[in-house]
Order: sequence, then structure tokens, then C-alpha cells
Amino acid sequence: MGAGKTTVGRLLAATLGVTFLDSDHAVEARAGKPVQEIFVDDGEAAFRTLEREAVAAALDEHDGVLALGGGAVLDPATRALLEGHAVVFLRVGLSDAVKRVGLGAGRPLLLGNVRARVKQLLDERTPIYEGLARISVDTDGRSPQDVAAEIAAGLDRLPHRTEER
Ligand SMILES: Nc1ncnc2c1ncn2[C@@H]1O[C@H](COP(=O)(O)OP(=O)(O)O)[C@@H](O)[C@H]1O
Ligand SMILES: O=C(O)C1=C[C@@H](OP(=O)(O)O)[C@@H](O)[C@H](O)C1
Ligand SMILES: [Mg+2]
Repeated sequence: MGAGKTTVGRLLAATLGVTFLDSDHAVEARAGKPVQEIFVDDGEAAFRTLEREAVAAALDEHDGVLALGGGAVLDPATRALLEGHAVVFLRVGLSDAVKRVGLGAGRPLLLGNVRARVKQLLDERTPIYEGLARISVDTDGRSPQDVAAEIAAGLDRLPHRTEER
């Protein structure tokens, strides 16, 4: 959360001339309500089920850039589906992440003490993100445009890019 996946993903898709999809938006379309309302009305487990289905469908049907919600890769089935894809990890430090998410509006997992929650999530998840990524980009103090440009250059250097997409 606050790494810039949604923002940078959209810019990257425009740079590459491909379509953009965000898993949170796909979940919202399925549920007919915002992520925050799904958490409140139905609970996190219901959100994760919708997320797993939305990511699986997107990986099957969508051919452009897919931005994931930060918790999507906690699901082992989702991690397995991502194998062979050009997964990009946007690295963000605690300080920049907290600045970017502000009070955490629209991000239910940050309710309460935003800084403590962001720290906990970064600590728990960073090893998973590092394990999945084919490309890692530091985002602290950098503009989304700069980050998107570095990813585009990194994709160009990946071997067998078209076959493995
Ligand atoms: N590199 C960046 N530098 C500064 N602000 C950023 C950067 N990337 C994203 N942001 C801002 O941070 C907030 C969260 O970005 P978002 O793309 O929603 O992140 P994520 O999808 O990873 O949670 C947005 O307000 C966005 O404009
Ligand atoms: O980290 C998480 O578990 C979540 C991240 C959010 O997406 P972003 O990472 O795009 O903010 C969204 O999927 C939901 O609030 C849960
Ligand atoms: Mg996002």
C-alpha cells in the first residue's frame, strides 16, 4: 500500500501502449461496491476470495499491465499463477509509504495506527514480494514517471519476455 502500484501501473501501460487493469477495480466491479465496503459488510476473507478470483481471471484474459492489491500475493494459488509472469516489486520505505497513504482512507487494513500497520505489513510481506519479483524498483523519493520508465527498461532486458509474459 502506497508503493504506487496503481499509479505506476497505469503509467507503464500507457508507456508500453497496452491496457491497464487493477485487481482492486476488478474486485469492485464483481462486488458492485468499493473495497472498503466489502471489508466492512462482508469481511476480509470475502474480499480475499473475490480478489483471488479476479486475479485469476485477469491473468487468464487480460494481456496488458495488471496492478495487484498489496495483499493479493499472500494467497498461495495466486502466487502459483504468477510464476512465469514479469512480476515487478515496487519497493517503498516506511516513511514514503506513510506519506503517500495519508490517513489511510479507502485502505481498511490501515485503520487505527497507520504508521504501525504499514510497518507491520511491510515487515511481513517484503520477503514474499522479493521472492516473486523478476524486477525490483526502489520508489522512495522518485516520481511515478521515473519508476515507470525504469520498469519499462527492465522489461526490455528480461530474457524471453514475449514467451513468458
Ligand atoms: N513515486 C511516487 N511518489 C510520490 N507519490 C506517489 C508515488 N507513487 C504513487 N504515489 C501516490 O501515492 C498514493 C498511493 O499510490 P497508489 O498508486 O494508490 O499505490 P498502491 O496501489 O501501491 O497502494 C497516491 O496518492 C499516488 O499519487
Ligand atoms: O495490502 C492489502 O492487503 C490491501 C491493499 C489494497 O490495495 P493497494 O495495495 O493497491 O493499496 C487493497 O487491495 C486492500 O485495501 C487490501
Ligand atoms: Mg493500488
